[in-house]
Amino acid sequence: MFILDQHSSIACQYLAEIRDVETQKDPLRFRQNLRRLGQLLAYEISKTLHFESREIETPLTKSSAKFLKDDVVVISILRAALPFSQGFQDLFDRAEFGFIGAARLPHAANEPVEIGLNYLATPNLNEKTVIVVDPMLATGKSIVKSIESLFENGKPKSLHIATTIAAPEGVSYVKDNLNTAYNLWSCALDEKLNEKYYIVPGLGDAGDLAFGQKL
Ligand SMILES: O=P(O)(O)OC[C@H]1O[C@H](OP(=O)(O)OP(=O)(O)O)[C@H](O)[C@@H]1O
Ligand SMILES: O=c1cc[nH]c(=O)[nH]1
Ligand SMILES: [Mg+2]
Repeated sequence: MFILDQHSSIACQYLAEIRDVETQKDPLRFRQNLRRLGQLLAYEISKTLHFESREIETPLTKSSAKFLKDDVVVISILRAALPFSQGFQDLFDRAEFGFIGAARLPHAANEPVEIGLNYLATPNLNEKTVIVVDPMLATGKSIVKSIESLFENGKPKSLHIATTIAAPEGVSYVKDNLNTAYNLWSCALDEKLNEKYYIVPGLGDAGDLAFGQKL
């Protein structure tokens, strides 16, 4: 598992701002910080991808230059993923994109979380480099159920899971329940889940903070 916030960098400040209740009052900054964290994580993931050399012509001479060889598909888990995945769209500007609607169904504290899937739009995933993006990895159930549903649409060459904040419980759940090889990337690894399965210290509800409370 790769964690972005292990060394001091500007990522620390973006993370601090999305967590802080005062800064959270500015939803534009909240979305912008998620987008910037998405850009930084996309850059880290790009270092593991494959590149090929091609000849280009500068105004001065012919030269050899490297281009991304892998066919990247970025999958966003609606709705909270949208600002974070914008950062992936910024960097992987020639990628294909897919979307899954997944939401935790209403549940009482300490009762198990169930996930409802209600929308799926994806390109063919066969032999693609698939990056599944969701800012919060809490119980891990949304990501596992989404990926199981996605993989009915093809067998990717490789799978990356990218989150902003992960809980140890979610990391373990993915490890125990996802029946395929993957790389997990997160901006931060937090302490635990609370009785409502929110990440602590976390940031609260990412979807509500970005877009307003759901009915
Ligand atoms: O790891 P889990 O326990 O499954 O929780 C994480 C999920 O919860 C949030 O979505 P939410 O259900 O709040 O929907 P939203 O994006 O519409 O806010 C978040 O964006 C993840 O998809
Ligand atoms: O802490 C959490 C857990 C799930 N979804 C969120 O938005 N935040
Ligand atoms: Mg939400």
